[in-house]
Parts: sequence; structure tokens; C-alpha cells
Amino acid sequence: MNTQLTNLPIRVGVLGFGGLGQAAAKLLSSKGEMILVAAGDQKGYAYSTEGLNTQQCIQTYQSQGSVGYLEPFGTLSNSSIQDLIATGQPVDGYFLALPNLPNDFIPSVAQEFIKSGWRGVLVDAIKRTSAVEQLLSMKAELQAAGITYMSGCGATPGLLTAAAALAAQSYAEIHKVEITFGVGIANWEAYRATVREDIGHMPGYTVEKARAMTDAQVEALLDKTNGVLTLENMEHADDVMLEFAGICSRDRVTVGGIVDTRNPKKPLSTNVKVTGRTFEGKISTHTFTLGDETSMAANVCGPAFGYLKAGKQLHDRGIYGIFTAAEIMPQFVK
Ligand SMILES: NC(=O)c1ccc[n+]([C@@H]2O[C@H](COP(=O)([O-])OP(=O)(O)OC[C@H]3O[C@@H](n4cnc5c(N)ncnc54)[C@H](O)[C@@H]3O)[C@@H](O)[C@H]2O)c1
Repeated sequence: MNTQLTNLPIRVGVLGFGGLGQAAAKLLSSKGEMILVAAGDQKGYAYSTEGLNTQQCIQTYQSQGSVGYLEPFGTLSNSSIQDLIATGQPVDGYFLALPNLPNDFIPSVAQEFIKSGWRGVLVDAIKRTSAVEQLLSMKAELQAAGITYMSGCGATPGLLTAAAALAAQSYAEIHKVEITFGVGIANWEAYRATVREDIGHMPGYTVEKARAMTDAQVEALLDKTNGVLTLENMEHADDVMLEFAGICSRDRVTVGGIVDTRNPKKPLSTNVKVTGRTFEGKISTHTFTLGDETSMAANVCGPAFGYLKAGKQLHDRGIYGIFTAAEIMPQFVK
């Protein structure tokens, strides 16, 4: 059924109900074109055809540790994603607000969807180059399964990569794309996976090492830096996405930033600078800067659903496979 043509809201599932998953559910509650029908976390899932109540989901998750406790829509499960898909309940698209720990976790979730026979749109806000490469290599399987997968659709990669792709249009040749992000959050516990994955980029750390750290070890590390993580030359998928979209080779893309885990004020303004040469031979730089009042959650979840809507339009036209935020324009969700 083409929900867009029939004006029915797009039925959305949010997998992962931590910091970003809860923000995604809040954002959806003000939308008319999308409805939250499913939510899942590590210990359970909830489903309602009529739509889940965001506040009840968040309250249940925060007080009991899983949306699986939500009465009467919840189910407790240690394999919530597989079990939710197996219910066969209709969901048009899922936002994967899951940790990518280990670095092949989200690709393994994509495999579960492929195996299940479910057809629809999947959107991730994945960050590492090597993770996006794993997903890109699954293109033929996704196409055959009837899945339209939108990868790298958060803030960066995502919004900033798309802005770089747009800025590139003024130039005949792109010399460099420099992405610098500033993130301020009140406490690291609100975004555990995000902070762990960021630690994995620091000198002396790997994804596996960061994943294995206890909460006390994360806190001890943050104590040493006064809650601030400074990240340089990160392995970030903006590079492979811009290369894949034919904009520039990946070695011309750099990503770094500062994350303050103890202050919601951004430590610096998130921006992308795109330097290139015009057809007349002029060298110039376009800069796209995000407003400091916009939170990480707004800059990740907004684009994620914009890409879900764009993915749904592709899916309705029978276009399956994998696309990134550098190739497709997100659609504004009302
Ligand atoms: N692209 C971007 O701009 C951007 C920015 C920030 C965060 N992110 C990404 O968003 C993701 C989510 O981050 P967060 O800080 O909200 O995470 P979080 O730690 O706050 O929450 C993770 C959620 O996933 C659930 N989960 C974990 N394993 C699961 C499993 N096997 N099955 C089902 N649910 C499971 C947990 O129960 C929890 O609800 C991270 O991968 C992070 O890198 C992307």
C-alpha cells in the first residue's frame, strides 16, 4: 500500500530507546505525517497499530528499564529486534537508534531484516567509515529483499554531509571538506553509546576497548578531562559517503570535534567548510554552521526522519538498495 498517496501517516518503529531513541519518539509526537507504532530496546519491545504514547513509553523505559513493560502493548524479550519483526505487524520504516557496538552490530541488524522477509525503509545514524562500508557491500542483498536502506543520516554523517554535497555544486573541483562539531550534553548517561563510541576514537582506544569499559571507567576517564572529549581526524563515514557520491576522494575529508558531557551548552559551533575551485579558477570556501541552540538530538533525529520520508518515496517507487545522506535530499516531515 502506498501510504503517501493515501495520505496515511508513515508507520515508524524506533529501535534503541536510549538518548536518541527517546528524542526521536518525542519529535514524532508532534508530526502528522508519521506515527510511532513500534519501539524496541535491549530487553523488550512495544507495538500498537494505533500509535504508541511517547510519554508512556519514556516513563516506562526510565522507571522499569524497558518499553517491554508497557501495558498492554509491551513484550519482554532478549532478542527484541528479531521478535518484533517476527510479529509481522506492519511497520513502514525503522530508525535504528542503536549503538554500533561492536562495529558490525548495525550491519548485523540489517541482516536480520533481510532474512526476515520484511520490506520497507531502514535509516541509521551510524558514524564509522568501516561500518558504512560494510552496509554498502550489502547493496545487492538489500535490493533483492525489497529494503530501501538510508545510511549515515544523523547530524554527522548526515545533515553536514548533505550540506557539503550541496555546497560542492558551486565548484568544479573540491579541495577539502572540514567538519567540526561541538556537542554539549548535561550528563554522559543520557547518551551512553554515543559517548562510548566517541571514546573509541581517542588515541589509545578502539571500539572494542571503549565497549568493554565499565561505567566507572568511563566516569574516571571523564573526570580526568573535566567531562570534555577532544576528537581529531576521526574515522568518520562522511569521507566514504562523499567519495561514493562522486564529490571528492575520501582523503580530502576531515572530521573532528569537542564533546562536553557536563554542560548542555555547545563548546563550539558545529560547522562544515567546503573549499573548492570554481570553473573560473577562483578558490573559495562555503561554510554551513548550525545554530548553537539546536541540540544533538534535534540535529540527528530531524534528518533521520527526513531521510526516512525520502526513503519511503523511493520504496514506493520500487527503488531498493542502499543510499547515503550525500546522495539523496531529505524530505521535510510535517
Ligand atoms: N550520526 C550522528 O550524528 C550521531 C550523533 C549521535 C549519536 N549517533 C549514534 O546513535 C546511536 C545511539 O546512541 P545513544 O547515545 O542514543 O545510545 P544509548 O546508549 O543512549 O541507547 C542505546 C539503546 O539501544 C538499546 N539496545 C542496545 N542493544 C540492543 C539490542 N541488541 N537490541 C535492541 N536494543 C538494543 C538500549 O537498550 C538503549 O535503549 C549510537 O550508535 C551513536 O553513535 C549518531
